[in-house]
Amino acid sequence: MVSPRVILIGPPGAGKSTVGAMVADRLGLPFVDTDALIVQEQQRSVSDIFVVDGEETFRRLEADAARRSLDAETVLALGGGAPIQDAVAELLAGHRVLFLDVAIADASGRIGFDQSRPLLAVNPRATWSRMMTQRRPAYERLATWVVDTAGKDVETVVEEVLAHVTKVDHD
Ligand SMILES: Nc1ncnc2c1ncn2[C@@H]1O[C@H](COP(=O)(O)OP(=O)(O)O)[C@@H](O)[C@H]1O
Ligand SMILES: O=C(O)C1=C[C@@H](OP(=O)(O)O)[C@@H](O)[C@H](O)C1
Ligand SMILES: [Mg+2]
Repeated sequence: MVSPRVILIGPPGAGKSTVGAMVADRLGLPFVDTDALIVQEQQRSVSDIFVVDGEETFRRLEADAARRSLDAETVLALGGGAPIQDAVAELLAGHRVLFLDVAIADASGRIGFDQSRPLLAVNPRATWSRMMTQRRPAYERLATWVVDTAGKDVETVVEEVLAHVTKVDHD
């Protein structure tokens, strides 16, 4: 069965979109990011969907985007909340799922204060930390591998992900 070479999960600021694109490039595979897919198909931003239609609508679009992205050989990055939905979590069974871990000390510098992540628009650090406490058990349960990104630059994380993917390719 054809499936993504690796699926990246983790909280906002873990580096899923950035690292995923670079890993895909190095592997010569297409990169798919569920957020980017939604933005492209809906012709509006994630924030716009949250504000105008609400989170429930975004989650439905996200689950649908994830479902349609699982039967192609790509590198796939999910939005941070996607695997927290039971419907998406169930889809991940049997796939290579890599949890990019990060703590607030590193994440806060990465997520900044722009409005591109609607869930973090108010009190971003406190909100991120609360969300991560709730979500961590799901990320850990779903992951077949974890890469801790704390204190590592993007290139180092990319190399670690590539090393893992190459290893499991040969196992
Ligand atoms: N290991 C890292 N070190 C420093 N900055 C990073 C790292 N990983 C990602 N970033 C930066 O953090 C920001 C958020 O990364 P992004 O890939 O959008 O994360 P995610 O998709 O997990 O929310 C981007 O500006 C990115 O360049
Ligand atoms: O954690 C979340 O619930 C979300 C994370 C975002 O993606 P990133 O994790 O790529 O920032 C994006 O899907 C949306 O803003 C909701
Ligand atoms: Mg992202």
